[in-house]
Amino acid sequence: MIELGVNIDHVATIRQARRGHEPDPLKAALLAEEYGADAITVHVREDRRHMQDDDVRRIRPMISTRMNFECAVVEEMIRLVEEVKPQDVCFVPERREEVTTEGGLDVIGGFHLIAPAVARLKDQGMRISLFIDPDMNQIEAALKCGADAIELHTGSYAHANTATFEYELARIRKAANFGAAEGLRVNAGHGLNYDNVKPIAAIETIAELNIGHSIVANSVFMGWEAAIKKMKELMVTAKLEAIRPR
Ligand SMILES: CC(=O)[C@@H](O)[C@H](O)COP(=O)(O)O
Ligand SMILES: NCC(=O)COP(=O)(O)O
Repeated sequence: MIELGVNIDHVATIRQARRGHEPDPLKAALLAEEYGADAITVHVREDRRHMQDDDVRRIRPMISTRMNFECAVVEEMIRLVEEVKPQDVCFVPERREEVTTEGGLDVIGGFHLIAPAVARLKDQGMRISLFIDPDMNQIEAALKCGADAIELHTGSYAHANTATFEYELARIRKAANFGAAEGLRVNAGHGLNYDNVKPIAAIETIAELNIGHSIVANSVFMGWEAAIKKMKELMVTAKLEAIRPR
């Protein structure tokens, strides 16, 4: 079918607005699992603007699905990953000044750093994904790095207008099909919401979507349970419609 990784970063963003204790990302993670999340995605940024080291330390032993730990390819983060031991790790690019993750990882340019980091964590039993743009050359580099999975950055698709929508969707479909044919697990995410998720979820070779900001934003008005269930239902419906024999 298709899996939903609920990204809880922005639960922590609200908590960090007052540097207090609520809302607690651990509570968000446990409830997200109850409401249909297949994984809990967390991004510990180098500037610690939302998730904190102690959040991931507390969440990892308590959840019953799996933790998808997003981080930059830097020694400090790799050590935290080694301590926390998430099931999945997704290496992402990071710029301190960015509002959010602007593009995919340059696996070709950063090969000398990324390949050893992938091997180091794979040796410890973790499944390693690389967050990349839907670009064939980057997928080939991800394969050479030994990655188990790729996560296709859907930001350009999410920001597409009526003139560019089909082009951006086709790029993701082509990249997903290529990655899957080469034996990679293909995930996708960034900027997905109730209006744009179905065409991505309908791509048969995509195994998992990681979605955060829109779910957290909608939960303000409809509640955490309804916000997660609505996203999961849209994804599953889209996948079933895509695989139903015609
Ligand atoms: C890598 C990625 O796309 C997500 O982690 C997303 O960036 C959420 O975190 P930020 O909103 O801090 O970028
Ligand atoms: N990797 C993408 C992710 O985890 C969530 O991105 P967003 O839904 O918060 O834009």
